[in-house]
Amino acid sequence: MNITFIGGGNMATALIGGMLQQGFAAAGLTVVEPDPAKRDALQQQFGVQTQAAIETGLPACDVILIAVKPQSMKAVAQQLAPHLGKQLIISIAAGIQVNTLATWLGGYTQIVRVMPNTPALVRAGMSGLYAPPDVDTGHRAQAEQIMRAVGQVLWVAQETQIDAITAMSGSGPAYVFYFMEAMMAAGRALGFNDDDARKLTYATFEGAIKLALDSPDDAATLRAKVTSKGGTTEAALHAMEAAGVKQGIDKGIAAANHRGQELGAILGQQ
Ligand SMILES: NC(=O)C1=CN([C@@H]2O[C@H](COP(=O)(O)OP(=O)(O)OC[C@H]3O[C@@H](n4cnc5c(N)ncnc54)[C@H](OP(=O)(O)O)[C@@H]3O)[C@@H](O)[C@H]2O)C=CC1
Ligand SMILES: O=C(O)[C@@H]1CCC=N1
Repeated sequence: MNITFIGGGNMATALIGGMLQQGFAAAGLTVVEPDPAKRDALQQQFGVQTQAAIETGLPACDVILIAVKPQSMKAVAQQLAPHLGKQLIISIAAGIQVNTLATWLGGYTQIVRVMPNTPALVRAGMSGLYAPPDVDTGHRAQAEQIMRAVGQVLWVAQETQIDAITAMSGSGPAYVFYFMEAMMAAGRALGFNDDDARKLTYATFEGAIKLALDSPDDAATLRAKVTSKGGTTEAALHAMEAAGVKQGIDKGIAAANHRGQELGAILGQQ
């Protein structure tokens, strides 16, 4: 499968890194990226081909994966439209609806909307996929094959669920890193140096997720097993509840979902 990436930023880098580890050939991957420093880095790190712009033409490819910011999608789609034949278009842009993109692409319909996340780089990604009914079976299978190469997939029947997936697993790694940063800062405040605060935090996350994946218990039960009556964990969780941590997470995920819908509505009117 020959794949052309439009945009060689954070998410394209994560996808390419994961795909190469899974056996995709670098020779089959091209990245269109205007920034020469990013082009050099992609060539050196991954051995993929790069080019600066769409206007100079695209290599023959089966799939075009658009990985630019939502705000750049209209301009990119309009540049792409004259180059389309039978390729599968994969869009990973937050918020941008398939119908909007199809219009910008001059009525092209073979579009699968995907919401991946950066752990794709280590093939531990989570991707939501949505395709309207008129997308070919072969194109659906191609999209799934690419995303499965870098992690788990979840097809959804309603496009609005992609905004919800964006708010959960798309943005989700940032929430986890935010918690980790806070935990390491708290560790430093308790007197640990950077290395030890990092070790204690990373090992705790790794251990907790391994335990959760291997255990028949749900998260609430696993939490209860740590929480001795009248003990330290209970004191911590009471303090976190009082500080509104859970409400903050709830509000944060709702805000991400809302922002995805808002981006789609605002940019779709342009
Ligand atoms: N980062 C993440 O965790 C995730 C991101 N996404 C989605 O992926 C998309 C990309 O995000 P991300 O990788 O973080 O963003 P980045 O800004 O890191 O990457 C986008 C890249 O596209 C380049 N670009 C801009 N215009 C063009 C053009 N006309 N042709 C080719 N390349 C162009 C940008 O160059 P320059 O900077 O010079 O403008 C930039 O290098 C977004 O739509 C986002 O919603 C989805 C899931 C997760
Ligand atoms: O923050 C964003 O908008 C993108 C989409 C999901 C993760 N990053």
